[in-house]
Amino acid sequence: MKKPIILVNYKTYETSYGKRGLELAKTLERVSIDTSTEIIIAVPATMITRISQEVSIPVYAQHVDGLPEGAHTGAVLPEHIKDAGARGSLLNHSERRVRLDEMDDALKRMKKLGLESVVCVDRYELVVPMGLLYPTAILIEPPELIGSGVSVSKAKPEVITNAVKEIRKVEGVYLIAGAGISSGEDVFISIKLGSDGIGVASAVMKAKDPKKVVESFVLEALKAIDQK
Ligand SMILES: O=C[C@H](O)COP(=O)(O)O
Repeated sequence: MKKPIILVNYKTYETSYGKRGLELAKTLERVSIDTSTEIIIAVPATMITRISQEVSIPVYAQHVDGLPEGAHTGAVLPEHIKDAGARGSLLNHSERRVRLDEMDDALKRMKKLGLESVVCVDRYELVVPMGLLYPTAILIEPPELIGSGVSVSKAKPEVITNAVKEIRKVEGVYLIAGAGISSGEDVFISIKLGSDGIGVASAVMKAKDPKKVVESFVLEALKAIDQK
């Protein structure tokens, strides 16, 4: 992972799959190349292979199960996403919670497979406990702001500042902030407050011009990093 971290979670929006999902990935790859910044995309499991074969930016799954290989119908295992071409996965997103034991099992297998991991938490008090499982990054998102267009940066900046204080207790784990991020200013504030990057979904997945949106995010992120 390279700073600033711009993580776009496709979720299951109508632009998350098929030709539109692939075209969006190519657009985000273009922005990544033009601005020399890394943009990570978390895509539906069925799109991992199709997209990872077409773009050079990191493609993540949105979830993995920490279950063993065997009789677990419908599970998505770390081995599956690795084989599909994923670089990593989100874990424990507020829309897809994971039991702590399964998260620990998943993370251990992901590390063995060389997969990156972004563990989601909904409060700063969990940054250290989850950080001590040593994922690649922690993504903090107040669930009540997700999809609202009201950003954590503006509505709850203390969530970011408290999480930044906490992540400093866990060496080598990045902190990403998300929920309601919808403008370059939201990105600038988040990174100025100390996050290593942002997580975003609706502002990009529902945008008429996602290229313009993400370009503004990247430019503000780079400006914030320069001013740190
Ligand atoms: O993973 C992304 C978060 O759930 C934020 O979603 P949002 O940007 O639509 O608020």
